[in-house]
Amino acid sequence: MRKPPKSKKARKQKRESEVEEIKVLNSWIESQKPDCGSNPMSLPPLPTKSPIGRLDSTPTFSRYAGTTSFHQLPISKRTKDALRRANFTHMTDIQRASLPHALCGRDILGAAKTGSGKTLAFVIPVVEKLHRERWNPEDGVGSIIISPTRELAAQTFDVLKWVGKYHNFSAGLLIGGRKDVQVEKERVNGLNILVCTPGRLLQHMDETPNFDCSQLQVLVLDEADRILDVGFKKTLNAIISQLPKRRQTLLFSATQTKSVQDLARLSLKDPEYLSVHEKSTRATPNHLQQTAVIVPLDQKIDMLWSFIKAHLNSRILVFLSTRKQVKFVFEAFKKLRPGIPLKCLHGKMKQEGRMGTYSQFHEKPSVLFSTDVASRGLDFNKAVDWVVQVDCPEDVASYIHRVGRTARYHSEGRSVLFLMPSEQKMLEKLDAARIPIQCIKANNKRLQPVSSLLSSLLVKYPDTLLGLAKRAFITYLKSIQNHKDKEIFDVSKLPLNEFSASMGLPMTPRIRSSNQKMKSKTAGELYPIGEPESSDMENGLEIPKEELDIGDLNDEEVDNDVLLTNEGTEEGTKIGDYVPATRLMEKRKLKLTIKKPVGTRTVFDDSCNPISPFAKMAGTIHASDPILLDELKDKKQKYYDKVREELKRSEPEDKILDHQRCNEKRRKEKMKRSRVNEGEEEQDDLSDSKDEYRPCKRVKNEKCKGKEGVRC
Ligand SMILES: Nc1ncnc2c1ncn2[C@@H]1O[C@H](COP(=O)(O)OP(=O)(O)OP(=O)(O)O)[C@@H](O)[C@H]1O
Repeated sequence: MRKPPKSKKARKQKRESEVEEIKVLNSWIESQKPDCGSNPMSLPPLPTKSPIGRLDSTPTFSRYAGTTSFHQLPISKRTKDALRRANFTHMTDIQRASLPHALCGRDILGAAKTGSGKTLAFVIPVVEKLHRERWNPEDGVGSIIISPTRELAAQTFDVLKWVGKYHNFSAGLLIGGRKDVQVEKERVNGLNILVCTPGRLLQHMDETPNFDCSQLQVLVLDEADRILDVGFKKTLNAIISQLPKRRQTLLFSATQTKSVQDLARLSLKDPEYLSVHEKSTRATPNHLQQTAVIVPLDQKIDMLWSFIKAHLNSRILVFLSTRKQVKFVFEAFKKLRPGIPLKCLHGKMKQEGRMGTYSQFHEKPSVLFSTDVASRGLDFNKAVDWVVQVDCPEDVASYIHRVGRTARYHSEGRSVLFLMPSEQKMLEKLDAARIPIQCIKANNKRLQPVSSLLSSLLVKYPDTLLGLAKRAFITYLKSIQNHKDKEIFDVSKLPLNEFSASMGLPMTPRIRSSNQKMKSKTAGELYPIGEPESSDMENGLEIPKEELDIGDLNDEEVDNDVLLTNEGTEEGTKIGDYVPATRLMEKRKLKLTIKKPVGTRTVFDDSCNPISPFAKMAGTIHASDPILLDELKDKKQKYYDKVREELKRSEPEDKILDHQRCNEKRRKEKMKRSRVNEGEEEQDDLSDSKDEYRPCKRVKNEKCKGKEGVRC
């Protein structure tokens, strides 16, 4: 943040000029209000109707719609200086369309292609709003920017630091995976702008004493369609319920939601729907060259290897659908040494590792294997040359975001999509969504097979690579089975034996699924099926997958955006949970934990100690207050019913565990008894001895080594 000018007089002058500037800005905002009648700058009156307002009408523009440079915008000098310093002089389409509206305080649904500068389109209004309101660090949280992934939140925070360079606000990055949550709790109340992931924000709302968002001015949802989808539903609802209704809300994404229900949840007020590239002939960046290659499943690894070998001087981002696949391909290829640095990124990595990989990737030619955790928003300094999708994305939106990691802003980029013959319908969907993609056949002559090399690797590393390969195989099948679009993703059409052989596996893992579609012919290990695990816990909270990161739900789970939603699995579609039996038991045990419901606020006493819910009730209710006492009884009753329900559900497992525990206890007691008897016999034998210390009879005992006078 900027240092104050040295002289007192200069400081005073500066303050006065700023006050004047704010007055001008505020009067401009006033003049932009719809009820300002004959003012030529005013927008037409907004119809009062549904929560989504003028969603489908043509966007309206103020007089600033024609401006192209940031300098012409009615924004503070501090922001202009910061933008100039960061070399941002001219606005992109989405910035030109949305900034005049956003600066007026309107709610916005902004849609524009990937890499078109949506971040600045919401960061500038956030900073400007607080500047105009003369927000101070003591005023608390004024703006919240929510991003679906930690890396994206960190990237947005960097942009905020640039734009807010000369302002005096305090801002904080609140993301999961950081150990310093206690430090965060101490500081969060002094922050004006929060850039966060949904899970961490809710954690602070629930657990941080006196965390207060009641003065919130602007709420931003970056990648809004992702944050509004089922995976984050509970968390987002809990967050929204704790925010004031009177606020400005900005939603941005390359694939914007128009769902009325979604928007109603956010209580938007007559939002402007600004989709700047809706009429464009293509939905993806103009400088992006897109290709699809038809590759049978069992040739995908060979094809990927051959591709990497042919592009040793490029930065290649490779998408695979599950964490285990990412790990397997990364570990196996690393051992095969292709001649280019390899990295991997997935949700189960430690936070430092994730951030390190993310920031190192663009430094030199390298290959980054990733799950969909890297598919949205990440800029990689415009350095990605190729995006390779080894596994077909689950829908068109996912495709757009993945390929959008290259060809950002004005830079060029190329993408390749590997499609199995059974997935060719995807091409029609892409075509219908205005995505120009050229489909070519693979040139098998240039293919460099690696299956035999992989086989020998699996023999050489049976403890690591072999297990990983099996898991990769299984989680891939599971991901295919979980996809909703059964027209494209049909697990029964997959050549399982050939696929398993291509990974170097000695035999195809035998799989049993609930609909019995995935039976492989060769007998191998049998992976039993369990019910899908629906959620995982972090600090007692249900965290949406991307926040803990995708796949934190279940160790074996697919690291895929949509598959791991808490509520995303259709009822009746039983999904095989291919976990070995022993692990299944461990997971079942976890289910016994009684969850703290999402968004349950912890209450603190005067010294900031958490108070248990019953203690709180007992403290606030007087015996003379029969109605409240009834309420209390009701609440207690409900709580006990819930616990009973939970216990009932876990009864069979409990019985087995109990049985095992009893057996173990009995065995230990028996051993103890026999040892005591043995000791007594010895005591009897030795009771005649006159020495205080006696030579040990058990010469083999390590402690005494049979020495005289040493107690055994
Ligand atoms: N006005 C501008 N002038 C020059 N460069 C810009 C401008 N606005 C944004 N950029 C650059 O364009 C790149 C993409 O911007 P940004 O990450 O905001 O895109 P996006 O639309 O949010 O993409 P995605 O949909 O993938 O999240 C960034 O490197 C950013 O620095």
